[in-house]
Amino acid sequence: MNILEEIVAHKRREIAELREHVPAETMREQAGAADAPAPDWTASLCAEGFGFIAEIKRRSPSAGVIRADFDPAALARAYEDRGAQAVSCLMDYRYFGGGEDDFEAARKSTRLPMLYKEFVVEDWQVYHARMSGASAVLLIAAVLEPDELNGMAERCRACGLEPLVEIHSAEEAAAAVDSGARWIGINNRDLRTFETRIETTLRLRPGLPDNALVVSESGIRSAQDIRTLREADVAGVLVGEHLLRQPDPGAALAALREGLRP
Ligand SMILES: O=P(O)(O)OC[C@@H](O)[C@@H](O)c1c[nH]c2ccccc12
Repeated sequence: MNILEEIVAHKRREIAELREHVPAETMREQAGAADAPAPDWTASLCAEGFGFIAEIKRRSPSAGVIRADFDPAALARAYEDRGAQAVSCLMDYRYFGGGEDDFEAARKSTRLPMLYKEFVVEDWQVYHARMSGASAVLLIAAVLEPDELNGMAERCRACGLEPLVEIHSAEEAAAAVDSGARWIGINNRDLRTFETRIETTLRLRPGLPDNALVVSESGIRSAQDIRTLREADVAGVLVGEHLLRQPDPGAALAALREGLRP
């Protein structure tokens, strides 16, 4: 079993247990009754022509503990102050040290739209994302069969959430396009082996529709990477580890943004 399969197996058990306490139907009703819509994901990310999604991630299976001194509220604030257009927060505790407490702390301290960064396998999680105040939900193509992916993307849109469909191969790219998602994330990290190469974005971008809003995800660490990716016609980037490893993650974000200067 590779790490992705292991995480997904764990996630199925975890959600089955949560569902025992609060059924998906109840979650759906509560999500439907959730008040004010969340901040507009697309408007924020497209406002300046290139969007930075800055991530809140305590640890990961590939890197171990990334940041010991970890304050999700302070991180979200620093990201907003230093020019991010959205914030991503890990929801998985077992493998990433994240969860709803982190999401809520971040949610309360920023006005930026937030990405519910999770291994989504059930509708329950989509409703939970809506109730948590997320604007967008990650859907990983490698985790969902094509018809599951289509249904999940539809459920997201029905509750006012933007699906961001993550791909890592040409085959998954086709499934992402078929799902009707306008936001497509190209993960530079192979979740099966952890190998991370920005060339993955350069290779897969041309196979996606011109009007797709593409995010390059993972392994981005320099202003030069930003220059390279912008020239490859992506709408934005998702950056975690590089920011979180610096003493001052906000300053590290500002330094990456230098890559947008002519
Ligand atoms: O920390 P990095 O290398 O900058 O990567 C961020 C983000 O792309 C990564 O956390 C990620 C991308 N897709 C995922 C799916 C699940 C968990 C995590 C991820």
